[in-house]
Amino acid sequence: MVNIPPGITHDGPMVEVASGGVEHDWIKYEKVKEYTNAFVILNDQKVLLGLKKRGFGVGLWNGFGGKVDPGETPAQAAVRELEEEAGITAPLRQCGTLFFVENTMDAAFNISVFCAYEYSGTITESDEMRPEWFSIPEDLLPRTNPLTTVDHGDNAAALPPIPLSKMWADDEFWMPAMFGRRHFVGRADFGVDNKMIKWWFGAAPAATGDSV
Ligand SMILES: Nc1[nH]c(=O)nc2c1ncn2[C@H]1C[C@H](O)[C@@H](COP(=O)(O)OP(=O)(O)OP(=O)(O)O)O1
Repeated sequence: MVNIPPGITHDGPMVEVASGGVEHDWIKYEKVKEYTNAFVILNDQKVLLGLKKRGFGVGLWNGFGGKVDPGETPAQAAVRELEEEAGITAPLRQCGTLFFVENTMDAAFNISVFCAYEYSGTITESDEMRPEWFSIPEDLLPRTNPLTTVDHGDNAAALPPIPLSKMWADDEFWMPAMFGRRHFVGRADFGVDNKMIKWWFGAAPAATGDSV
């Protein structure tokens, strides 16, 4: 039986993929705010990230997203934010859910994470984000995944690898599940200086033949 933290709901079987900071209690929160985060992944080899130019998480690379507006579904917000921040549209599907609690904020973030494997339009820098492609390093992508495809003429290996040291600390724990196309959920609690103090991440069990 997996010990899933408060704030997380999921359907279907789930296995733990990472956990830590066990000496802390989960931080209490009063409200939950809805956010989105969207990733475009091509050929299972490269991912579009944006450098946050202002506001929350400034200076960090991340997917594209923001607050879900009143009257919007998370899926609608995800499409709108990807268009506003990167200038493109994509057939986004929800691939995971993340829950973040900061000890200085009364509201927790519930982030619906979306993925697409194609896009249309021209990638364009916005006031909020500078988009750039990064290669997905071997250790973040289970190469035995039967879904992994061969890259035809689009040389992802020449791109810089995902800049994990300039991303949120939680990303390295759930990204392998995302790149392995396994539905994932997780929670991370943050203390001072955006330091992660307790975390738990789970994913749908790997398909037979996967390396993780
Ligand atoms: N610990 C964390 N790890 C992570 O990978 N993404 C996180 C994160 N904490 C927040 N995010 C993401 C969710 C969302 O995509 C983004 C925060 O959204 P924004 O700062 O763009 O929201 P805003 O309040 O500015 O909303 P908008 O004005 O609607 O864009 O950061």
